[in-house]
Amino acid sequence: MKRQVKNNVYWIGYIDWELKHFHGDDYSVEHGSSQNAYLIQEEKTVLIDTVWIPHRFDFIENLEQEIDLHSIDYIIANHGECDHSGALSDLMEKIPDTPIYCTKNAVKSLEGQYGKKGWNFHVVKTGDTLEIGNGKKLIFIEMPMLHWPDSMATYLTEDNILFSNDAFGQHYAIEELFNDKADRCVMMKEAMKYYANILNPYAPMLIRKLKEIESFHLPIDMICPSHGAIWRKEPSQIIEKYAEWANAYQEDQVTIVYDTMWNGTEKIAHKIAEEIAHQSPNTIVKVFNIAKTDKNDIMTEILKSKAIALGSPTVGNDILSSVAGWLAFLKQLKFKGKKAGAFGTWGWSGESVPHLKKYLTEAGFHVIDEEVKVNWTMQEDDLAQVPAFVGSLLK
Ligand SMILES: Cc1cc2nc3c(=O)[nH]c(=O)nc-3n(C[C@H](O)[C@H](O)[C@H](O)COP(=O)(O)O)c2cc1C
Repeated sequence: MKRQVKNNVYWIGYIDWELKHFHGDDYSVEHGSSQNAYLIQEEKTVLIDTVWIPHRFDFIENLEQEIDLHSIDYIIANHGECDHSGALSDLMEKIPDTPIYCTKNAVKSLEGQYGKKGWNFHVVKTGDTLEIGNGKKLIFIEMPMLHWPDSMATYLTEDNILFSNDAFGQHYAIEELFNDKADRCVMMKEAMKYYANILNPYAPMLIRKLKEIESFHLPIDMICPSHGAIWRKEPSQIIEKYAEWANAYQEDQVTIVYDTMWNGTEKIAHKIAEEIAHQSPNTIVKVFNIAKTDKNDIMTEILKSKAIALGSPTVGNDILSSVAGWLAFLKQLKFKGKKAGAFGTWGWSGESVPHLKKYLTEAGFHVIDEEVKVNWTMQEDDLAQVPAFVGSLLK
């Protein structure tokens, strides 16, 4: 069933309470999610986005209960990814001539996924408009790399709604739809997790885009993202948060991340945590074993951190593969302005700490010279390395 968002704008998506993983298994979902599509019924009828492929038949059935599909004048595809375009193929079989408004790159991503089916694409650029009657129009805003080259947002005049697609979204199931009805803690945690894990690599583009949108002087009364809660109350709050997060965000937090085989590296991790609490009692310290903690949740903590300490034992003249995999993800996320230090154990050759330093430097961290390097397991003598290591991390 469609649900009113504002005046003649309706939500017509899918709320997925059971979703546990997204992007395959690459993004963990703790509080469900939704795929938000929107229907605008002015003199013209407009459909903005659809839903993920598994829900396409439910979506089309719902839509048919609300409107005659042939009454859809325009389809807006803000983003080609299959969680928003998943119902397009089946929908277009029923209404093959309906114009689809999207970016040039979305034509490529849609045809790349669904094949060249001769859909009636209308390519739009930033500033292009589409009259929809009753004195209202849509204004298109390209959002390249937020988070695909094909992404765009659509603004509805008079109602002053920004349909932002993935930007400002959260994987968060909320039956009541709106942010003023949400569990604020969960919603903001999920918004930050989405930003840290999906959008942070594109922070410079995001900062430029936020400034550009500001320069348009469009009043924004509501932001309707494609996942999670609609920002009805004070929508500027999430724009302000994005501006903060994208500007090398940090809190007074140090995050310690490690993996271990026989607990030697774990002992070092906890000694470092104790020393941080001793040297800087107000600093928040969090300790995570990579093998036991969700990687997306750790990355949200990394976004909040001013410094990180990363530990691994030496294995096969290198680091544990779990730590190597985690580092590959860390590098992708392109965090800025954060310090890092390396620690670890060794038996006979001891490469883990120098290798960790090299990998952390490649991931864009300011790596401190000090280290905590322990042969086999921590002895009384080894403790002497910890204060200087922590002092340098906190400096
Ligand atoms: C499979 C395996 C491979 C290892 N390879 C190396 C190595 O190449 N060089 C080295 O110095 N130590 C090596 N070690 C020794 C570990 O670094 C050492 O046992 C260390 O104390 C383990 O730390 P942990 O207690 O944090 O797991 C290896 C140990 C294991 C079990």
